Amino acid sequence: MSGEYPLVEPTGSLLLAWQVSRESILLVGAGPVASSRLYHLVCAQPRKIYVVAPDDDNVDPEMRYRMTADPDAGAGGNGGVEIEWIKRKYSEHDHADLQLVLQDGQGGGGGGLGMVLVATDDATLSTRICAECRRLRIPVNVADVPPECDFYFGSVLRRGALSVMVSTNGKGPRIAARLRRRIEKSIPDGAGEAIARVGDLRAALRRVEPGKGNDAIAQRMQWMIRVSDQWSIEQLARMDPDMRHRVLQGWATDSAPSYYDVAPARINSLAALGLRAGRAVGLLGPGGSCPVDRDPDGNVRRCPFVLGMTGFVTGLVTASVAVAAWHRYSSMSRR
Ligand SMILES: C[C@@]1(CC(=O)O)c2cc3[nH]c(cc4nc(cc5[nH]c(cc(n2)[C@H]1CCC(=O)O)[C@@](C)(CC(=O)O)[C@@H]5CCC(=O)O)C(CC(=O)O)=C4CCC(=O)O)c(CCC(=O)O)c3CC(=O)O
Ligand SMILES: NC(=O)C1=CN([C@@H]2O[C@H](COP(=O)(O)OP(=O)(O)OC[C@H]3O[C@@H](n4cnc5c(N)ncnc54)[C@H](O)[C@@H]3O)[C@@H](O)[C@H]2O)C=CC1
Repeated sequence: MSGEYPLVEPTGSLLLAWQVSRESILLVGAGPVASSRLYHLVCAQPRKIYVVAPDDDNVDPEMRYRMTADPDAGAGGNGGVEIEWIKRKYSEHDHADLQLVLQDGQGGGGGGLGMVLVATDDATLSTRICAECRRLRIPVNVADVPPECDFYFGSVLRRGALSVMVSTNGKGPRIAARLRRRIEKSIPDGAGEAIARVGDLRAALRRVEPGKGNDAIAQRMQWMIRVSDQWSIEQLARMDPDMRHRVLQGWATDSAPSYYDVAPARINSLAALGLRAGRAVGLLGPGGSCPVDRDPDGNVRRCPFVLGMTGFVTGLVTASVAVAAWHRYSSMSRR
């Protein structure tokens, strides 16, 4: 019985996608490590980022660029996130910077100070900031000091709204980066675009059926599952507003249109040509359906040839063993 359920991996970490849009974040330091932290922060789009670090030669060039970028610089700069650079050393005696961010975060409907990240080369300072954060119950990460981390960073890859984080739970950060690069290669082109298009479809569906009751939610979910499972990642990436409109028409008739039901006529005629050619060379079954059952991403779900061959080979082996045993038995009984 217990074998049916996943084994417990006692990793000690809970991987979540923390929503920071209402929170302010304090980052101390401006070297290469702080710079990498800042990049992940602007991607996360918090309410505001405060950076405390002296304006000197130790400031990482990418970090300086993001901190001084025009708010309209868009994705290339600060991603539209407000960054306030407090150009001095962190005041470790009164924690004035922490207090400032705390007070600012509480006003204006903000969710307060969400987290503190420390990336300096001063271990004593880090320990003091960590102690103060824990007293104030603010989650803190001190780069490279696991006992002073309430959460760890991981190796992250991003493709649009898709983020994948590899965590080794503090055991091997460089291996995490290597595995992340491998995973990166296995992600299909257009995955980010496909996710964006699914997001558009789900938002449009909610406009057609805005119900908040359990029945409406269950219906929306069932329909979305049926549609999502029919489209490959590449096909989803190509769902333009016109195709989306036609997919949504399936909602009214409780049908789940496939890519070929809604794709422009040109693509459909190419698909029909492909089907005819496939049938002509005998690759496809009479109805045009391939005898090998694949999911929309091309993974084989069921292959009659393989099943048939496996059965044939198993039968052959069993028969040979039986014949050999019979021969042995009969030659022994003759002796
Ligand atoms: C616990 C954690 C806390 C945290 O910092 O959040 C932590 C801790 C420590 N890192 C150390 C060293 C190195 N860290 C890196 C790189 C990264 N470290 C990252 C995260 C984390 N590092 C968290 C756990 C992550 C996990 O669970 O997998 C990554 C993934 C994310 C990021 O930081 O953004 C980023 C790769 C990003 C990318 O490239 O994609 C390299 C490699 C390099 O620089 O090329 C080295 C040198 C090689 C080596 O030592 O292995 C040391 C030893 C210091 C010493 O020896 O004194 C400690 C302390 C200790 O282990 O005790
Ligand atoms: N987790 C990770 O990925 C890694 C973490 N690290 C660790 O991260 C820390 C930072 O590394 P780097 O960026 O390479 O360091 P760095 O020495 O290049 O930069 C340190 C920064 O902290 C600032 N700073 C120093 N004292 C300060 C104070 N009192 N107040 C405000 N800012 C102050 C400096 O002005 C500088 O901008 C180090 O402890 C390092 O061991 C290093 C490599 C990888």
